[in-house]
Amino acid sequence: MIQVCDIEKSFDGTKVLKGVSATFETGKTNLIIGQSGSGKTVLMKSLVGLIRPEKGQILYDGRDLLKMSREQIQHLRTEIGMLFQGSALFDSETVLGNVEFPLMMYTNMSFAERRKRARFCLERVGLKGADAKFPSEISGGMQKRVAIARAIALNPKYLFCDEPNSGLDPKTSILIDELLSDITHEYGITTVINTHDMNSVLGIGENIIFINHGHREWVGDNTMIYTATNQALTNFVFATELFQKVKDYMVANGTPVTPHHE
Ligand SMILES: Nc1ncnc2c1ncn2[C@@H]1O[C@H](COP(=O)(O)OP(=O)(O)OP(=O)(O)O)[C@@H](O)[C@H]1O
Repeated sequence: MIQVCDIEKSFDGTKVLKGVSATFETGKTNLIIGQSGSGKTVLMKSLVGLIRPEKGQILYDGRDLLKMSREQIQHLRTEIGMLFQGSALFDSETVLGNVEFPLMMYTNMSFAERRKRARFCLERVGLKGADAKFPSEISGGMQKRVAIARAIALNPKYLFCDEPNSGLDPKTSILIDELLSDITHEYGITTVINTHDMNSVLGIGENIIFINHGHREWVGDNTMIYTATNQALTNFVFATELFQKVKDYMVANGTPVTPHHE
């Protein structure tokens, strides 16, 4: 579990995160959503230590990131997997080489052990047999799978995904969402996903954190969202006619109404 307590971050005197508190739960897909410029990326970067907030706490299972020594941060990094926008694979390395990379960097595994683990991860993401291919030889969806295999190679406790569906077609996006959701549950990972994709929000949003103008304005899951009364949230999520229709249908057909805080 990652707990963020009252964090604040400013740039050039402008407060971008204005006292954000949130809990990212273990074994769940935790989604950060919000309009462009609302502060999602700054929050995500704060979580992984790329940005240092001026105030607040970021607790990794009780360990305060902002009070960690260099060594402690280095250790924490071995517990974190990251999935960047655009996959960020090494073009000159094979698929297998890409997945082996973190194992080479952060473990003392032998060559044979690395191979075995990398092959296991590739098989887990449905890419058995693609070992020798280069990133340029495979589709965007497959590249994303390789990036997921690489992100889980070290068996992370925490997985951060920045816009995992960007550039993918809707069907492939759903498959990637399902894969992320499955590995989150299977390995009990605290997964944090920064997304604009409303299909993802409604499909895999187990713990949705809505950021609006630097405030955390709503928390809930994808069943609660249909009956949420926060106007900024509903304007954002159900902005299109299609999603408004989905909402109307779900409300008319009795979605579960569970307690939530706004
Ligand atoms: N390094 C920086 N220096 C100055 N301002 C920044 C910096 N990083 C972010 N900001 C500002 O902070 C605000 C929030 O940016 P952020 O990137 O978190 O938005 P976002 O919600 O992720 O948007 P998007 O969905 O478009 O990626 C924006 O006004 C942005 O200009």
